[in-house]
Amino acid sequence: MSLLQVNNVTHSYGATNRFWRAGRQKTVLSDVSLSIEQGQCLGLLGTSGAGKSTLGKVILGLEKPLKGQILFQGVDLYETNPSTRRRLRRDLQAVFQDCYSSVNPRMNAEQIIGEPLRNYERLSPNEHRRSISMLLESVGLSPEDRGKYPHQFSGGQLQRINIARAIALKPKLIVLDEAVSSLDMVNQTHVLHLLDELKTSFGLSYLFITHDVKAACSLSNSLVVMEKGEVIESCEDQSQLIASSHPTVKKLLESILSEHPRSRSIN
Ligand SMILES: Nc1ncnc2c1ncn2[C@@H]1O[C@H](COP(=O)(O)OP(=O)(O)OP(=O)(O)O)[C@@H](O)[C@H]1O
Repeated sequence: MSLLQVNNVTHSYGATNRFWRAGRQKTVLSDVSLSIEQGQCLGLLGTSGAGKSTLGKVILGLEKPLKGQILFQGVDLYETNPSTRRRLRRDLQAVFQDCYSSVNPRMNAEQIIGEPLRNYERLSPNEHRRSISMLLESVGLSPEDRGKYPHQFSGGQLQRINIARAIALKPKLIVLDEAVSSLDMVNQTHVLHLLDELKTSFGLSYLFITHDVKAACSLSNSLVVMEKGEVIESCEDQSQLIASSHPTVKKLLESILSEHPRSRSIN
C-alpha cells in the first residue's frame, strides 16, 4: 500500500467576472492520479498555472476535490470521520514558499515550532523545551535561537524554522510547495541538503512542488509533470525525464540548458 494515493482527482474553481458573479467553472485538475511511497520524494513539476498548488491543497485536506479520492495511509481523507481525519492530519504537514507570511511575526521561534506540539501533544514544560532544542538542532539552528522573532532571522533561517515546525510531530508526508523557490542559490542548496538529510533520518516522504527542474531532480526519487491540470509525464528518475518526447517537458529542460549554456546535464 502506498503512503499516498491520488486517484482520478478532478477539481474546478468557480470563475467570476464583473458582469456575472457566479460564472462558469474552470477545471484546474483533470483526472489526476499519482502515488508516493513511504520514505520517497515525488517531484511535481509544471509551468505556472498547471494546478500543482491546487493539487497540494487537495492532498492537505484544504480543498475538497469535485471527483476522485485522496487515500492517505489507506484512508480516504474526505470520507473519513473527523477524529480519524485529525489523526491523519498530524502525519501530513506543509512548508510553503513565503517563509515570512507562513509565521506569526509576534511569535518567537519557540512559540512557532511549539504550535503543533501544543495542539497535538501533552508535554511537560521540560519535555516541551527539550523538543524545541532538538528541533532547532535538527534544522541546523541553535537552541539559543528559541527566543528570536521572525524579523531576526534571514529568509533561509526562517524557512528552517518552518521546516522545524513541519517535522515537530514526526509526520509521514510533507507537502513542500515551492519551499526553496524564494531563497538565494546558497540557501536553496543548504535547505535542499537539509531536506534530504531529514528525509533519510526521519523516514519522511515529500511531495516537492516546484517549477525548478534542477531542484526537483536533486531531491526527488520520482517525477511527475503537469500541464493545464493534467499529468503529462510520470518518470521513475531523471533519465526518463531527459528522454521524454513531450514538447512541454522538452521546453522545461531547455530552459535549464539556456540558463546554463555550458551545462549539458541537470546535475
Ligand atoms: N482559489 C482560487 N480560485 C479561483 N481560481 C484559482 C484559485 N486558486 C488557483 N486558481 C487557478 O487555478 C489554476 C491553477 O493554479 P495553481 O496555483 O494550482 O497552479 P500552479 O501550477 O501551482 O501555478 P504556480 O506555479 O504559478 O504557483 C490557475 O489558473 C489559477 O489561476
